[in-house]
Amino acid sequence: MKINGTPYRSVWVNEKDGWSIHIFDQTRLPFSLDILRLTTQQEVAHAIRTMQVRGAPLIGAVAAYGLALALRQDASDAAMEQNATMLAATRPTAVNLHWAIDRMLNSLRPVAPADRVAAAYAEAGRICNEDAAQNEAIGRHGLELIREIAKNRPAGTQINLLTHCNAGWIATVDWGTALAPIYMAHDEGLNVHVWVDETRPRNQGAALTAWELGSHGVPHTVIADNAGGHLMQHGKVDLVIVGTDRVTRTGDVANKIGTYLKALAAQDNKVPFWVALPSTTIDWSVANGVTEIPIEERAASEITHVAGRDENGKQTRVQITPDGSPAANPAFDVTPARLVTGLITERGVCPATEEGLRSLFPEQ
Ligand SMILES: CSC[C@H]1O[C@H](OP(=O)(O)O)[C@H](O)[C@@H]1O
Repeated sequence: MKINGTPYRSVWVNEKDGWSIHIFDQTRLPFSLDILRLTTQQEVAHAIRTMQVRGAPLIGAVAAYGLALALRQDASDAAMEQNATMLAATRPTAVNLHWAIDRMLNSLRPVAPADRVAAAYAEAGRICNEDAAQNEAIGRHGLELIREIAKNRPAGTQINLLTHCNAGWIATVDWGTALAPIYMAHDEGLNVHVWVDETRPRNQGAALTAWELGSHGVPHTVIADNAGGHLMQHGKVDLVIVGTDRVTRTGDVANKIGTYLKALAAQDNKVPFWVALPSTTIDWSVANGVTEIPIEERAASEITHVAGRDENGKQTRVQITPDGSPAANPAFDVTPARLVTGLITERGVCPATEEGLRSLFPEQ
């Protein structure tokens, strides 16, 4: 996507040296656009753990380059396996991370150590190109859902969408998943407006989705996470569309904490609840998301403190809870398939069922 007219992806090889990796420091957005240069697998792991880089498909792509950086230091079998394991362990819920590392290992194991660095950069580059293409296709398929709503309305009527967390281009290599259809609808002139869940505790919606949509000129309104049900109850939401970190073969959806509650409100108010994902987010080995998907527990400090910019324009963090109050911070929840209207993938849309997914991915 473009920032001030300049096209960007969310990860790229530094053109000056041909090997270090550039990402945006997402903990500095929306107030500062800082590009981080990563030169070691340790720096990549730190960036993923601290969420300087985040978003299921993107952490997979960045971890793939992290393995390429590791191979520059030591391309032996033992080091490659050890570094792959370390990178895969940086965050537990997004299956794309594990998929990307497995794909890199499967492509590199047969390669002679002396040739592994070049092969790793090539494979990581393919992962990035495929993600961008998949998300663009998700955009085209999701656009049809928005067009369908518009077709049944007087021309120009505002179409109100709600999204949770950030599943935009900055959460992927490019285009995004949940936001891709919205960008395409806006660009073709449909009158779309987005209710943006702030998405406590890290506020990916308030800080990242609002920044993305504002940068692209998409009308949006930031809301408290707890406001979504009220807006649906009052007919102000036509469609909920979110991203995901892992979808089971039966259609259960792991996504940012709070998604499940949004799905419950959507069902109660008969609002379509769609989930956008590339096939790299499907975990075919898992049937029951609630019992089998590992939910990341993050630091209590993400609950007790909030990041922002003070009145002097300085980025800071402030404490919002009493000293000594314990805090719990599950970072994801699982929405059962029965609450999901459908899945939007790069091969089209389908019901949130095993039959639906296998109709699109019969090779699995
Ligand atoms: C396109 S995947 C976006 C997905 O990832 C986010 O998690 P995090 O910000 O913790 O990396 C969130 O669950 C989004 O829906």
